[in-house]
Amino acid sequence: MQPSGDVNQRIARISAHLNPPNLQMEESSGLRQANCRAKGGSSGFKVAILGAAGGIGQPLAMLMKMNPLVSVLHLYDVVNAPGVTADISHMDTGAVVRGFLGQKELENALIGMDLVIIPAGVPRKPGMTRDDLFNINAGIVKTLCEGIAKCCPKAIVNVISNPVNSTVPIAAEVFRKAGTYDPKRLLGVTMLDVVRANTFVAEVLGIDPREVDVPVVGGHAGVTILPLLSQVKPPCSFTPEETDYLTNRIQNGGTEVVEAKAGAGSATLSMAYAAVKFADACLRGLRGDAGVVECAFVASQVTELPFFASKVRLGRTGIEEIYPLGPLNESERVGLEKAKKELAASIEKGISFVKK
Ligand SMILES: NC(=O)c1ccc[n+]([C@@H]2O[C@H](COP(=O)([O-])OP(=O)(O)OC[C@H]3O[C@@H](n4cnc5c(N)ncnc54)[C@H](O)[C@@H]3O)[C@@H](O)[C@H]2O)c1
Ligand SMILES: O=C(O)C[C@H](O)C(=O)O
Repeated sequence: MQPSGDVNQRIARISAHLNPPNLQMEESSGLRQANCRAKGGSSGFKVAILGAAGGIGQPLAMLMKMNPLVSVLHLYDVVNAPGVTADISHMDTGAVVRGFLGQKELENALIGMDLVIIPAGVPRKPGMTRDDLFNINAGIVKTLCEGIAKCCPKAIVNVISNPVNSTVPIAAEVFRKAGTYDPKRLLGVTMLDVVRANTFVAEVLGIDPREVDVPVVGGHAGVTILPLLSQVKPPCSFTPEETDYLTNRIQNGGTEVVEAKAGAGSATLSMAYAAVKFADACLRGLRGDAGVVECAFVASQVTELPFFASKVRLGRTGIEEIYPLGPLNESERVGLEKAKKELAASIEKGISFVKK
């Protein structure tokens, strides 16, 4: 049966108001606003994902849409943001989802955000180092951070784009230039190293990975990834062979995935999981939860380097405390010296990219 004239008009009116990529309905339409679902509009947090249509961005967007702490989720990308937004917006969870496509919509994507997560940029292919991504990703991160400085300078920023050891210093320098830099609010995401370390250590110990906590310090590339196996919880000890195997596997976890994907990119699903675990910790900190502690690559005085990954306590203002490394054994002390040497160069490269 054909719809009656009235029904046709209603359908036409509804279609006119469903206007991807920004899937909001206008108040004047007489339709109930899509935003009404965001009961948390005042109580939840507003989160933007920049690079939301990518291999990490899509599962990350899905998982953030499932997070009850999120009331508004902005999905920004230079391609395919409308499609991902339409898809994710059908999930019957609380957060309102809005899509933003291309540079001209970056500012709208960022205004009012509490947390901005950045997985934008190219991933590795076999044979590449993370530093080989610098030439493309440095410029992407710089532009996105200029937008953050302008539109949501108080937001917590989680940088995922590689090379993290350089992109975090780039972000810091952009914010410093703009006069908005707050080191407590800028965090490089190294959570995947911790997630991997917990998994691999649990395999060796034959226990549930959820019971394991491995501090991973330093940075996020090769030898700069320094698992502190002497500080694993629950307390345990490893043979020298186990220590070598675990350190190697944790430091090369990213390469293991890049090689297995054989040219189709790097870790995306485990990274989205790790990014959500980390973003959730940031949001719980913002909410005022006590005792939220995770590892991250941050501005730091733990070593003589200006940035270093270590355990940080998250709170209402971002990073509220940075923990010292604690006692290291001999092989960790050697590892630390190697890590610092490479880190120093990567940090300097990021800073001078913005300064030049
Ligand atoms: N920190 C970590 O532990 C970790 C782990 C895995 C991957 N990564 C890094 O994350 C980045 C993304 O990886 P991926 O697998 O999702 O890559 P991908 O190519 O699948 O997705 C990247 C997305 O970024 C978008 N993009 C490119 N330029 C942009 C811009 N100027 N503004 C907004 N979006 C833009 C692309 O359109 C694409 O959708 C890579 O640099 C990768 O090395 C980091
Ligand atoms: O290895 C990569 O290039 C991606 C990421 O940094 C990872 O650790 O998986």
